[in-house]
Amino acid sequence: MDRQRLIQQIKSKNSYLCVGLDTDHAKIPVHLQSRPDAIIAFNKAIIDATKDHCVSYKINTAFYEAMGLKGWAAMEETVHYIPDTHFKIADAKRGDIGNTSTQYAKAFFETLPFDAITVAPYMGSDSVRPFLEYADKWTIVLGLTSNTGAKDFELQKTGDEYLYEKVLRTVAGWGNPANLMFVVGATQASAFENIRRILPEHFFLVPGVGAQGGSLKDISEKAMNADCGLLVNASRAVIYASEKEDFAEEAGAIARQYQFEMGQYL
Ligand SMILES: O=C(O)c1cc(=O)[nH]c(=O)n1[C@@H]1O[C@H](COP(=O)(O)O)[C@@H](O)[C@H]1O
Repeated sequence: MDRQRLIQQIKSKNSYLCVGLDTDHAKIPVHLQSRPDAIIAFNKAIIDATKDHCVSYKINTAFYEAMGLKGWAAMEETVHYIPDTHFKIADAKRGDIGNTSTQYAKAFFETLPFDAITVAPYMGSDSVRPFLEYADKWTIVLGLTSNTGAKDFELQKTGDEYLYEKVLRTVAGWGNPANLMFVVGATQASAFENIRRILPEHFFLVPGVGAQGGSLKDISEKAMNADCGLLVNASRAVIYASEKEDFAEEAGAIARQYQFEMGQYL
């Protein structure tokens, strides 16, 4: 999906919500757990209930890889089930020497139909470039993450700037605002304005609202640009809104609430 189409989806839906499919067998409703197709049945119900309120889905591959072959199969079925109107993110946090990154890019962009993949920048330009070579696909590089460990490296000074600032400025030169996004954690409110100043045009993938306590209001008021420039992810707050038979209905209701609030900021 190209940038214009993504922006158009956001405008037509009045939403920049990305629903995170961090599907954990132990957390899905008990009545589904014994089914052999438990994960895919859960995901399909969540997608059906939330698709009118969001523009994107993020599949966190860890939750599927943890289940072995059947988890990978469920991931594959899930990504094919997501409507083409929605921006599909593989949250895989890959990045390795060039020829290995080329295989990761092939896995998620050719073998699987994802629009975007999350990538760690630590190994440098040759580890990121293979992802950027795909037309109409996106590389989402970790910028300032939502976790407390962000202070161990990202928030350390290197010269007169923070390491995350160096990452944003340097990586921005490897691609452009039509094929590169950055992860900015919703819990990092004090840095939003600075990050938007450094990168006025890029989209940010913003995880950390809901379960991690980040504020949708803060990120929206401080980091939105003329094209919106934000995809705000919520995983647990949406998909585990209820642990009963009404789980999909409740997930839809939470997604609708996010969409309503987002409509006020757009
Ligand atoms: O890359 C990510 O998506 C990510 C980066 C980050 O800094 N923090 C973060 O929470 N995430 C992911 O975003 C999702 C957040 O999930 P919830 O806290 O349940 O909404 C998880 O899939 C995390 O792996």
